[in-house]
Amino acid sequence: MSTFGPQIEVAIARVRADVAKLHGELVRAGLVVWTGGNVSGRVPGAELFVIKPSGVAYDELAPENMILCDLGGEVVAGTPGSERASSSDTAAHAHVYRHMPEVGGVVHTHSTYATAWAARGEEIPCVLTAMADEFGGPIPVGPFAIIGDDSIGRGIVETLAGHRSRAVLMQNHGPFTIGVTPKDAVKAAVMVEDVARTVHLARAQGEPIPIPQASIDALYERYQNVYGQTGDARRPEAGRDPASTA
Ligand SMILES: O=C(CO)[C@@H](O)[C@@H](O)COP(=O)(O)O
Repeated sequence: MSTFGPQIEVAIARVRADVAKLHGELVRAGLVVWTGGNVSGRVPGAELFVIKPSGVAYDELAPENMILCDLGGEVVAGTPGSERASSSDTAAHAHVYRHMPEVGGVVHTHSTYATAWAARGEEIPCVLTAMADEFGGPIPVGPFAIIGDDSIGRGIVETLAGHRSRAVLMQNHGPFTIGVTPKDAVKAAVMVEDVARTVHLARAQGEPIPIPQASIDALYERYQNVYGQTGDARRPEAGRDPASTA
């Protein structure tokens, strides 16, 4: 029997499939070891999101064992996958969805270089055009926060609200990224690791050259509005189907 209306059930099924598949991208991009990372996706048109079960191997993840949660972070009882414990970061993801309505996907990893910056509690300075494009400036550091409740979520929201960056380095923990879709948040997770690595290597050889703010602004503006194709999810004129998670 359907718990929700038919349209919402279709949306849930899409998000389950997307979120299960996107964990494979974390592995493919070398962002995770063992089970150390998670992806979630908001269900368009509902106060719900989908996240993975805690500590389950990535190659066992499938749409039917993804876990449906409400925006309070509670597992929706009786839905597929609900017999297992959801990700340790469920409360953090839920907090982001509650407080950032524009966010459709959240990702967390312990990717090596980004986490090394987080361990030092140092923001990544904007010294690459790719950073200006994707993040519009430096990658900020969020507070140290205990895993399990909404402390991490509060740190993410406090740090990213009003910031161009879609990535935050939670101190002593690792990167959390947000996106308009789960795929967009995964892209940010891939990109933050890439720039963390490059800036680390640059600094090992000397002092990187800062990019003037006016150039950062111009690069960011172009990347948001001109780069890629008109239908891309992040392009303002994309006119995205609100039911789409792609
Ligand atoms: O950082 C932590 C826990 O230390 C988690 O984000 C990571 O291990 C992934 O946990 P889950 O398998 O999503 O519960």
